[in-house]
Amino acid sequence: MMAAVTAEGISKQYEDTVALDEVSLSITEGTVFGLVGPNGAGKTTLVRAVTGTTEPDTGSVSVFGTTPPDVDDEQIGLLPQSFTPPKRQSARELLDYYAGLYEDARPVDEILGEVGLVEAADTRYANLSGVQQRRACVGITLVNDPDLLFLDASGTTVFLTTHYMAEAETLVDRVGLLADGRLVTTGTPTDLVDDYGGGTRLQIETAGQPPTDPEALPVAAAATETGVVVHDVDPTEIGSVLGALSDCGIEYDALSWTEPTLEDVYLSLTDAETGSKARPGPRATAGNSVPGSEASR
Ligand SMILES: Nc1ncnc2c1ncn2[C@@H]1O[C@H](COP(=O)(O)OP(=O)(O)OP(=O)(O)O)[C@@H](O)[C@H]1O
Repeated sequence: MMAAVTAEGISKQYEDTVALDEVSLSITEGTVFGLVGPNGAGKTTLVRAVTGTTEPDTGSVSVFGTTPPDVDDEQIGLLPQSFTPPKRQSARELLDYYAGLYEDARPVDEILGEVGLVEAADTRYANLSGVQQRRACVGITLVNDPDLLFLDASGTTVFLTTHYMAEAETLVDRVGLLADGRLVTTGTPTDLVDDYGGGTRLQIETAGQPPTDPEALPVAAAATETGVVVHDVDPTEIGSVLGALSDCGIEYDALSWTEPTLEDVYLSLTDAETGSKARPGPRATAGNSVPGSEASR
């Protein structure tokens, strides 16, 4: 399959700030690529470089084999983070307006159906719910039937930027982790979690004072502020771990068992490779946005 986007060694500096540091990536046509990194990691700068609204200092970008400023507008859809359409217009009027900007736009009714706004088509944007407003915005990006969409769609290559790790983990085929302008790694979320996520964690809050010398315990435990954490415990072994701790006089108040996530991957790779303590953004919460709406600007 052809690459929709190829970047080779792109760097961008603003005075003393290195926004992008030798970023190389390739996004296969028809896939969903998630770019994840905390605020200031360089996501917007990378999207701007790929969409041709900023020129990298070094390196090259190709979108469908063409240098970004020369890519046909009809091939790209972009939903900026800060985009707010006129609030007095209905979803249908908005789509009609944007469709009118293209010679070969898609039928508006078809798009209203795809984004689930058939019943609310004639409601003013201001009176739509938050989710419906984001759907209307996504609909606007679809009017020109783009081949590369900077957000979210099906049958199209999607470049989604987000600081929500959980969102990336569930939505994308491949993810790139960006920290301090460096693309730390790319891969499928599953492979990355397998390779770098570390094992499972059994987090135990002790009823009394946490043990002062966890290394002396009969299980491989590390101290936390409120107790101990034991890595690589199979769910079937939790009882025996608790039993061994109890034999040493350590009773638990609360416990949680978790599997590694993309967030663990991010922390382990950014700590290991850049020494950065950059933390990923908060996990996805129910808000007024569609999944993946932390869009590129
Ligand atoms: N026009 C500019 N002038 C100076 N510095 C800039 C400019 N644009 C970006 N930067 C800096 O470059 C770095 C990367 O910024 P960028 O906006 O690409 O990050 P981001 O990952 O998109 O962050 P956010 O999630 O907050 O949007 C930051 O340190 C930012 O302050």
